[in-house]
Parts: sequence; structure tokens; C-alpha cells
Amino acid sequence: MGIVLGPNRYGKAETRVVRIVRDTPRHEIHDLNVSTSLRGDFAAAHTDGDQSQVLPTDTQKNTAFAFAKRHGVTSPEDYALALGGRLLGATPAATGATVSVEEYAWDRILVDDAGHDHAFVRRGGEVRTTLVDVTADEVVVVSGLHDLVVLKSTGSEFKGFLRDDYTTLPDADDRILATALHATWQYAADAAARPVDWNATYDAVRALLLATFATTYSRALQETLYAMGSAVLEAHEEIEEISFAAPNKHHFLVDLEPFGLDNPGEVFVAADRPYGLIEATVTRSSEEGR
Ligand SMILES: O=c1[nH]c(=O)c2[nH]c(=O)[nH]c2[nH]1
Repeated sequence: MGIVLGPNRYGKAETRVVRIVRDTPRHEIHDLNVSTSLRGDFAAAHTDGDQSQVLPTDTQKNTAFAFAKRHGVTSPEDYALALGGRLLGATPAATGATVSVEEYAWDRILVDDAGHDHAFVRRGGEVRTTLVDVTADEVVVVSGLHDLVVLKSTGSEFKGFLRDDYTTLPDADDRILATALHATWQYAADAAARPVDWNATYDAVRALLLATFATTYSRALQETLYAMGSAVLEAHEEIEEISFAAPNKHHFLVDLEPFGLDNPGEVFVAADRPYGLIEATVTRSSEEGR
């Protein structure tokens, strides 16, 4: 039996690119974590020590910085598409380039109720993401967010579930529902060509996710995810599919009876683990209906 090289790819992971736009006194900041990867025929580098077709990961990192200046960062998607196209074009042996971008949001520091020109404060834990894959034939853009932490203090129940000998969970008519939302949505194949307004779409999807979470009565986190996904697909025909991973951040009512106190849904312990992990993809079907 022989030995052969299987699938392989290579690139530079987690290049931290901070781009300041300082054409006017009111600066802007784009704070990115950029990972690039090339795939294709790089067999000789593995089997013969031949680097002639290998665009170094160091060059990929340099290109990430150079493109932050040369192309700019109007949105993570636009930047990733330009960077992916450049890396693919610069590497004859490559058949595909993947660029993954996380963007960390900064808000202007408020001074006398006005946003400061060049002083910023990092916003929460929420991270905007995009994953762009470029080949000669197609461009795939999957954008999303993670660690969007949301909680509703009522309007959520979980009851009527399957019970067996090991079930101890009581029915809950009124519980806290909380999660750190992880969502990714895939754009239609022609999205980059249309072109889509990436920033406006991101803001709109984020707002829809939040509004749907807030206003949908939840019989389970599963139902809430489906409602959020449906709302996004109904409003955005440029999005093909949306996937969620949502940790159910359990909040358990604390027994205050030993202290002579009642607790009608007022004092909870927030458990960090274990947590329910609810995952779902909402997609389009060729048939009508839900
Ligand atoms: O929204 C929920 N979905 C579940 O599947 C589940 N399972 C559980 O114990 N609590 C919950 N909550």
C-alpha cells in the first residue's frame, strides 16, 4: 500500500488588523481578526520540499495589512472579497482562497453627550463575522455574528416535553430565556455581484434577530430560533439560509423559603454550565409554506 497526501490547505490565522480612517478629524476604526487560507495543488511542498508554488503565510499576512490600506474596509465582506481575490490571483497553484474575518465593534466615547472624534470604547462581547470563499467559478459569502447575549425575563415557557424515569425537570410556565446567539447566514450565489450592501444587511439582520427574540412568545428556544430564522429569510431574499447555535443559559429560581421569603420569579441563579445547546438551520424550500 502506498502513502498519498490527502486534503491540505495553508494560510495565516488571526492577523489582527486595525484600520483607522483619518481623512477628517472624525476618525473611524475597523478592528479585524483576519484568517486566510489557500488550497489547490501544493503537493510538491509536502512531498518534495519544493516551495516554488507556495505564497508564504507571511505574504498573506502582509497582503491583509496592505489591503486594509489599498482597498480599505468599508465592510468585512467587501474587504474579504478583495483579499480573497488577490490571494487567489497571486497564487497560480491555488484553486480556492478562504478569508475569515471577525470584526470587533467600537463605539465613540460620549463626552458631554456627543460621540468623541477619536476616542472609542469596545462594545460588549458581540462579534461580527464573515467567511468568504473564492474560486474561479464561484464566490460564497457566509456572514454572521456570535456572542450576541440576549435575555427575556418573561414570555418564555417550556412544558409538555417527553418524560422518562430520569426526568426531573418540572414544567415551566414562566421562565427566563437567555442565550449567547451564534448565527451565520449564507448569501445567494450572486450576492457579491448584485452587489449587496453588506453593512446595511448586517444591521437589518441583527435588528430582526433582536426584535423577533423580544416579541415572539417562546414555547422553547427551538421555536424562537425558527421564528428568528423565518423573519430573516422573509425579509431578505438575498439570504439563502441561516444557521444558529444557541446555548440555553439556564437561570434557576433560588429557594428563599429557608429565609422566610417567597420568590415569585424574582431571584435566580445563573448557571454557566452545563447548558442546553440548541442548533438549527432555517432554509428555503421549493414548496410553499412553513
Ligand atoms: O427551550 C428549551 N429547549 C429544550 O430542548 C430544553 N430542554 C431542557 O431541559 N430545557 C429546554 N429548553
